[in-house]
Amino acid sequence: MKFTDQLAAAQRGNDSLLCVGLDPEPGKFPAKWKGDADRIYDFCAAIVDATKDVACAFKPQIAYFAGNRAEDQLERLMAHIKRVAPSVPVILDAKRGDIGSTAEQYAREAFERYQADAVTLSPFMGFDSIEPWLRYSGKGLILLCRTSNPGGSDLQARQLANGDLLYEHVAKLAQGPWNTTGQLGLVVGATFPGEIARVRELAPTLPLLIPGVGAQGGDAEATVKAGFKPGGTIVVNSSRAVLYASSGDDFASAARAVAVQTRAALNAARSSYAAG
Ligand SMILES: O=C(O)c1cc(=O)[nH]c(=O)n1[C@@H]1O[C@H](COP(=O)(O)O)[C@@H](O)[C@H]1O
Repeated sequence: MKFTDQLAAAQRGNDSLLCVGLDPEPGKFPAKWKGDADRIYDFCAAIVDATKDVACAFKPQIAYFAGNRAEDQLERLMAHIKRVAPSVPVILDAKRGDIGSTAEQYAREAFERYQADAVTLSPFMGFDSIEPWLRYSGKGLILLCRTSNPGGSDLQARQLANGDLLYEHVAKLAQGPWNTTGQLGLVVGATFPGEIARVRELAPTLPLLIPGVGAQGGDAEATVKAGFKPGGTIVVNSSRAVLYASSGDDFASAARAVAVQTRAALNAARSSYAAG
């Protein structure tokens, strides 16, 4: 099934716009596992089990696994998600971008080794760095556009000779000439609702991955208002606020409670939008 169809089905099935980000930091694990990188799989699997009927996607961030020499645990986690939540797509957050021959290897890593349904990519190296990924038909390719961090403005808000800001240009390319196969989406930070609205205007049909609610302070309601449109969905990611809702043995039930609360806030904003 295509990523966009999987996502639409999961959003309907779990009545959710919430993506649960899997950014495991052993130093923040509950006391019984604290500091133990061998428990990354156990921790993330418990979060998946507790939120699999609340999330429309999961987003493991590859650095948290690679940095802890835990790629094998990421493979096991991907297999676990496919087993217990087969209808919830997985976005591998890898932010890759490189020349074609290297991009081919990165694409093998994401889609063959880890079996991801979608991946985050940097568009900075241009279309030929995206092309190898397009050969994996139906997989989602989500390009960084207007990122959530303050330094995102350093380059993304620069004005080009044609008057567009760089992130606006990326949005236009992704909606238009680069989207030869319909696989592209865009990353826009929840910390910049004005820019989310502008990206939605320029890219009316692309799925927007919107990180930055929760720990980075982005507002759920403003995010939905700016980004959600019928025919143009959003996937709103929260990682730390869900994962580390409690540092006790109740961490999984606490994560679930925050996920349920966040889903409700997003849904309330979506219904008020639909009501006009
Ligand atoms: O591509 C991303 O997911 C991403 C893009 C962006 O602009 N900002 C951003 O925070 N992210 C990722 O989204 C997650 C945010 O985590 P929390 O701030 O803990 O919710 C991290 O995994 C980041 O790497």
